[in-house]
Amino acid sequence: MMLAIPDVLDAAGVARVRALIDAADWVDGNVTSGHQSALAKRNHQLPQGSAAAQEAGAIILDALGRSPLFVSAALPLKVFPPLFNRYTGGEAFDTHVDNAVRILAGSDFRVRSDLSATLFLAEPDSYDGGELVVEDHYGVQAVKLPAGHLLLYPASSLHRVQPVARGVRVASFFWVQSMVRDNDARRILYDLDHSVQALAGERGQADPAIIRLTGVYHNLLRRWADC
Ligand SMILES: O=C(O)CCC(=O)C(=O)O
Ligand SMILES: [Fe+2]
Repeated sequence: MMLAIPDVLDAAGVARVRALIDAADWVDGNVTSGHQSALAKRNHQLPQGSAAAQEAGAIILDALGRSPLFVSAALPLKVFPPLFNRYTGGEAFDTHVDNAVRILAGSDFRVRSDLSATLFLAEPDSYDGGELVVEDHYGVQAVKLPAGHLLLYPASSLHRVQPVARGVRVASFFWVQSMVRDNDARRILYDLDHSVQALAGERGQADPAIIRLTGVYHNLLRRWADC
């Protein structure tokens, strides 16, 4: 499932993150690449574990936890500490697939990448190009979102970032291991949750049918979740 989640960070949150990361030292993006994607990647990143990345990453993790849409769509079990990238002067990231398992250097923390995420941190009109192009079963989609918005997409999909011809594209990116590994099952739960919440808005949470449907949601989650 591919989903744009608006306003994960508000304008003040984007400004706080940008102030932290803009002042830090950036390095060649290939520090975190697998063998195949190293050939495809031309960008810059904050070093993983740098003070700026950790501080800005904590702001993002906190915001994700407060986003009902993110929680409902991703059903997160583990989130890889957010990384930060920047593309300018024609830099791009050609078609690649993300590594299935990400291991945090110097620790035993590992995340199976069920979902990939990009949190846009620059306004779309401040740069040309830089679309995130994702290929899934339903075709190819090119996405460029306002600062503070997040794109969640299956980590199994082929994707690329178009060359940035003007300005600077700044983003945070990370991977999510979901409690529900199967994309289709996760999609069913998301649709059900969404529909039940909409109905509950009309009928109230105490409506007997809403209570039973909420039970159905949790019983499916109990069936499918690995925690
Ligand atoms: O910059 C992005 O939006 C995506 C980055 C990416 O695909 C990656 O680092 O694997
Ligand atoms: Fe990627």
